[in-house]
Amino acid sequence: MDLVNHLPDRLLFAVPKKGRLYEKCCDLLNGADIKFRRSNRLDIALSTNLPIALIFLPAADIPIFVGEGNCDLGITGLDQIEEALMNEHTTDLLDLKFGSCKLQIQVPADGDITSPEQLVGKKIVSSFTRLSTDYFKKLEKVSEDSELTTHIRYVGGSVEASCALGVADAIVDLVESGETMKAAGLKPIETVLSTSAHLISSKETKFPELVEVIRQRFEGILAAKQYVLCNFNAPRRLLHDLLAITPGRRSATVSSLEKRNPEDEDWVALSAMVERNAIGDKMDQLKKAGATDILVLEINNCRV
Ligand SMILES: Nc1ncnc2c1ncn2[C@@H]1O[C@H](COP(=O)(O)OP(=O)(O)OP(=O)(O)O)[C@@H](O)[C@H]1O
Ligand SMILES: O=P(O)(O)OC[C@H]1O[C@H](OP(=O)(O)OP(=O)(O)O)[C@H](O)[C@@H]1O
Ligand SMILES: [Mg+2]
Repeated sequence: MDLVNHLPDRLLFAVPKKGRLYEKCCDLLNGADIKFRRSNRLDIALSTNLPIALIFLPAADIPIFVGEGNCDLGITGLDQIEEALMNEHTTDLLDLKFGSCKLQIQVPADGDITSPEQLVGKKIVSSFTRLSTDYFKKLEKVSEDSELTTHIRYVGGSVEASCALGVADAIVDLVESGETMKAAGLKPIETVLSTSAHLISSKETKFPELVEVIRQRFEGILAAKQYVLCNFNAPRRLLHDLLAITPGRRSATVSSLEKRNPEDEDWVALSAMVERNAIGDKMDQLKKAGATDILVLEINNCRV
């Protein structure tokens, strides 16, 4: 069935069908209020509130479908986008900041190989044969023995077993916690790529406005996670110093506080978005500079 012709009025949004990115993608769709019901393992789900059809696909196939214009939008790892050689055919809309890991060259921890140069001419196993080939082609060019060819072989999963099986001298695979690598008796000697999940779009999409709405919704969810809202009161004369501590994302909101008595000093209330990981320091600095009634509030969602 040709989905582009069958669902002409719907934006086709490719989402990983399972695996490491699946749950986080569902959370993101949920947070962006893209409602859908996926019946028992069905690979297409129509959104019930937006003209979107979600297409559940293997993460590795998503850059190809989006790059060739069969889907309008997709979420997958940067590693898959680069491996599929599709970054020229897709627009990278947003780093979604989950699914973070590194594509690393790994060798037996107890062996004598300590640098990638020693692997030129040897056997490498990976699910990322294109990225591995590109990497070793560059090394071969500068290698002392320019006749040497590195042998790169594809396996679809459980790549770490290849060294123990004697199939490979090294592997190129993803590492997050490092547990799988350690359990297989391997150690990293080089990072080929640092990756995370990205939102990509087709350059030929018929729905550029809806693509932008979805991008903005996702961006809002990421900002809501990254920031908290900091509210506090202070005498107006301290405003300049306090704004230097919490300038806000664009600018802080400043409002006047009602005076109880006409002779009271002018007071203001400030409200500013502050990076979540800096909030402890910022509260200390505000307190020291004379702010009071400092409140920190969670942001559930936002458009920035
Ligand atoms: N351990 C990990 N930690 C974080 N992100 C990861 C990890 N492994 C993979 N990813 C990211 O998720 C993407 C999809 O990997 P995933 O393992 O879900 O797919 P797969 O290997 O094709 O499927 P499966 O492992 O279910 O057979 C990767 O391309 C990478 O961007
Ligand atoms: O550093 P860690 O936290 O241990 O994660 C790394 C592992 O995660 C992925 O495997 P996955 O579980 O997807 O299995 P697969 O090899 O079959 O794809 C990746 O291929 C590594 O094997
Ligand atoms: Mg995997």
